[in-house]
Amino acid sequence: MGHFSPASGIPVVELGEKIISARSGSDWASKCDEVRRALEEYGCFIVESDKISTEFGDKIVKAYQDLFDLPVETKRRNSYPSEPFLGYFGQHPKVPLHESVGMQGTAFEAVQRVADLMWPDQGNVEFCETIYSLMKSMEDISYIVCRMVFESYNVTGLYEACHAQMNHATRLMKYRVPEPDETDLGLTPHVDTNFITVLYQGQTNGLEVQKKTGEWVTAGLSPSSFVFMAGEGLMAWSNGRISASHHQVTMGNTGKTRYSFAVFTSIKWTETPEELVDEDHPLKYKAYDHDEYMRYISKTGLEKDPLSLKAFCGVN
Ligand SMILES: O=C(O)CCC(=O)C(=O)O
Ligand SMILES: [Fe+2]
Repeated sequence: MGHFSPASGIPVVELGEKIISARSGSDWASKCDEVRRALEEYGCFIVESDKISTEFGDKIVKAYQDLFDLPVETKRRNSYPSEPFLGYFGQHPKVPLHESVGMQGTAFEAVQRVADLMWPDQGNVEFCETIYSLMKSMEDISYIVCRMVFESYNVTGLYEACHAQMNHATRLMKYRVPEPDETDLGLTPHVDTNFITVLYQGQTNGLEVQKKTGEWVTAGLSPSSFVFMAGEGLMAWSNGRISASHHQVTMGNTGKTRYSFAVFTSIKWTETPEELVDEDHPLKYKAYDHDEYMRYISKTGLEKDPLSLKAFCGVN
């Protein structure tokens, strides 16, 4: 494995343009293995990116300020009645510091839709361009990472069919600084229900992941890095070789507002490849429909239990 984040011990995988565009050869194959091993051992890893310049980072902060400085009633216009996990979320007594705006898909229209709702008269071209550009970089790298996982498990032939049923939800999140007598918990511990999540956390740390030992560590990202986290979908698909990352957000005493952006990639029909099932690895999860699973867990509310998937489709 390459190097580790000094703050957390989480693996850092370099995925520069050169390696990404090669997509073959021994360097590529060993990168694919590095990604897979990081996911198997930690459920997550950090990618140093050359996509986020300081100037672009500043534009992202400006876009977030434009959005979150709007009155709550305006932000509430962003709603998806049939999708409880999208839309606007905020002022929840359990996570009072957290506020977020979710979107469906990664098309320019998804960002445009939010901008039209928030700024119906004058629009906000800068907001649209900045968020779309961030979203696209993260979507592209998600596809590459998923492909690498398939290659490393020697099931490359299954990737295209899987890619065809991938879709994405995205979320802009803001965490305010806690008052002196308030909790510093930004987001309660949970696992993501989708296949894989890529997260950008800008300039303020706060993401914590749980290691296999049970210890919680701060992801400790630099402002130009992303973190990939395995969701329950990848856990089921890999037949439990990879565990979904258990994570939370704490605001600590940085004294700074935190802005993060997540791309949640899901696969509609999740089925463990037969190549990953054998006598030593009996099937752990039956094939399932992601939307059905979402309906199932929406009953459990905010607290996403790491054992929900087992209850839903686990093989006893
Ligand atoms: O804001 C973050 O860093 C984490 C967000 C997260 O875990 C989620 O939305 O599922
Ligand atoms: Fe999460």
